[in-house]
Amino acid sequence: MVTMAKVWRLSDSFHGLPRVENFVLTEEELPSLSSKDVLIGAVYLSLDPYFRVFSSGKNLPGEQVGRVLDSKSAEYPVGSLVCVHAGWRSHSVINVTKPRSYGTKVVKIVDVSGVSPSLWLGAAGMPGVTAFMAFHNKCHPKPGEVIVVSSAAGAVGSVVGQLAKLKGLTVIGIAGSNEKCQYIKDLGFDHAINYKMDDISSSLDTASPSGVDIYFDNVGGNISNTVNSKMKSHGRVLDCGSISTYNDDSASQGH
Ligand SMILES: NC(=O)C1=CN([C@@H]2O[C@H](COP(=O)(O)OP(=O)(O)OC[C@H]3O[C@@H](n4cnc5c(N)ncnc54)[C@H](OP(=O)(O)O)[C@@H]3O)[C@@H](O)[C@H]2O)C=CC1
Ligand SMILES: CCCCCC(=O)/C=C/[C@H]1[C@H](O)CC(=O)[C@@H]1CCCCCCC(=O)O
Repeated sequence: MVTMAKVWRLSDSFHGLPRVENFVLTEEELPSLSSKDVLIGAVYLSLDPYFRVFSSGKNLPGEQVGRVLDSKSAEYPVGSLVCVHAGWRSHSVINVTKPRSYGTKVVKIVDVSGVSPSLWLGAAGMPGVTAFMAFHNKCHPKPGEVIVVSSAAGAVGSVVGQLAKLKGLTVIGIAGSNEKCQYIKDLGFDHAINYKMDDISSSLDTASPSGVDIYFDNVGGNISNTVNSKMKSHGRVLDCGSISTYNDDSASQGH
């Protein structure tokens, strides 16, 4: 039986902010399975900040959580849940032995009752691992220190703030709406600054008059210029990303 995949592609006029007309839904006939191939049906697609810069040609990149629908690999029987860099597509035929983008492979994930498998694209997946490794291995956090996290309600920032609370730090989050500020307060952040409404500099001075020990920077740009000016000596700035710049045409290689 022939399987048709729905595949989202980019049109070739992509400048500045993404627009709906930049995305085109196409169909593709998939090959039949060879040895070590699996047919994966997408369950959840990820949408990540790096897409705007890393989209290669007309294909959308990205991880998906999928279900094995047909299999020529004993390791990945029908019904297995997997996480894989397959891009934005409904179905994929993938050889489980071959490395994919950045050397990644198909990863079998655990189907935990009561937990959405979408977590493997968030807190339990790449963004959560980024938060954990960068915070613990690169920021040298100590209990009692003050950390500022930008894009604090996002996949990475929300985990960083919670890890910092567990480690005994005072956590200041910066986010773009009152709803997001309430969300991070509900997660346990000590202070929340709405960068679209509040004066960041004076809000930081109020939350931490003696300055900032660690800045976990997800955004770059003006927000980071302000936070950087508040760093204590021997403070640490972790440059995780700079999402405020990704839609600049000069930064983007997307099409
Ligand atoms: N180094 C690494 O290995 C990794 C780096 N990253 C980087 O971490 C950062 C966060 O990623 P992730 O948590 O997955 O992102 P999410 O998609 O979960 O969150 C992104 C948020 O960034 C905020 N944002 C967007 N534009 C701006 C802007 N101009 N100024 C300030 N904030 C903005 C928005 O929240 P709001 O409404 O609050 O503005 C948006 O919802 C990105 O820079 C990403 O590239 C991510 C994974 C791995
Ligand atoms: C635009 C620069 C972004 C830099 C920060 C960032 O978001 C990095 C994310 C990577 C993380 O370290 C591990 C990943 O999986 C992210 C990038 C993967 C890019 C390649 C994907 C290409 C594909 O799927 O074809």
